Amino acid sequence: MLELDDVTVKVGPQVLARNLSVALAPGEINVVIGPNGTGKTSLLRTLFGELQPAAGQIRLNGQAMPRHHLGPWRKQFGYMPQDTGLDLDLSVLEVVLMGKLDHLGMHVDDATLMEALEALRAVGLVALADRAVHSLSGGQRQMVLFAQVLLRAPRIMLLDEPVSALDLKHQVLLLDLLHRQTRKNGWITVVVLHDLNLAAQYGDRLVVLAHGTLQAFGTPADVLTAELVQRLYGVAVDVGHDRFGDPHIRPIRERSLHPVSLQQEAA
Ligand SMILES: Nc1ncnc2c1ncn2[C@@H]1O[C@H](COP(=O)(O)OP(=O)(O)OP(=O)(O)O)[C@@H](O)[C@H]1O
Repeated sequence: MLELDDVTVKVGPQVLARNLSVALAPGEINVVIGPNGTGKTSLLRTLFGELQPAAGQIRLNGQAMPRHHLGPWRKQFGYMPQDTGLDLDLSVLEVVLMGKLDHLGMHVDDATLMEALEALRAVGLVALADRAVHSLSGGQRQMVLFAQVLLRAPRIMLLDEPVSALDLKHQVLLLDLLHRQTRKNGWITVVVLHDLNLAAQYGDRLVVLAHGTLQAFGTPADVLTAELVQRLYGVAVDVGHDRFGDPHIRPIRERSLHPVSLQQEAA
């Protein structure tokens, strides 16, 4: 279990997270949702040890996160941050291999090379292995970074908006793969998504944040009510259910009278 126990995170006077307490189980996908600027990235950075809790504790299987010498703690994580430009003068394969940087010496052994190519095959990019990464599209770069964290074979997977640049096919490919590997390897997976319908489909649990505080934690069916979405985002929605019983969110859009008045003017 990855546990946050009354965790508060501050940078200077700014409180990024306040009194967070949740326990995240292996083999499950936890989707973090909430409005912009509400502390989702800060939560991931805190779990990775990039931000230190000002109060409270983080524990993995009962072991507290150390305050210093975070190398061994971080080795257990695969972290795919938001918006890494990848303007690097490296090949796609080299970027994927960076996932194993802390294990590699001057020489890359054949087994690691095969694993890296397998990760690229899994995301459908093996044909681009030798291409310069800066020459890829935004979506392709996102898939390369996903292949990089797959290669790390972590115990805990942190992904910050991993599908923000992906088309529908690649969103499903990445999230299906994440789901399969989370189940198979018993990963504790924490993923930030803005799309509430993807969150409902792929989340075993939702971690709902607003203003750095936990608003709800539970299954999509329990958490995703019209009332919560309205309160969180200030948007009225209809909540239905898809064929598998997962909640389906549909915003009630503004119905403009504009085209009618244009017709009237034209008449
Ligand atoms: N290093 C920092 N120093 C000061 N304030 C910060 C720092 N990092 C984040 N913040 C502030 O903390 C708040 C939460 O930021 P965070 O990036 O965690 O939000 P988010 O929920 O991931 O947002 P988004 O959905 O827009 O990506 C924001 O108001 C942000 O400006």
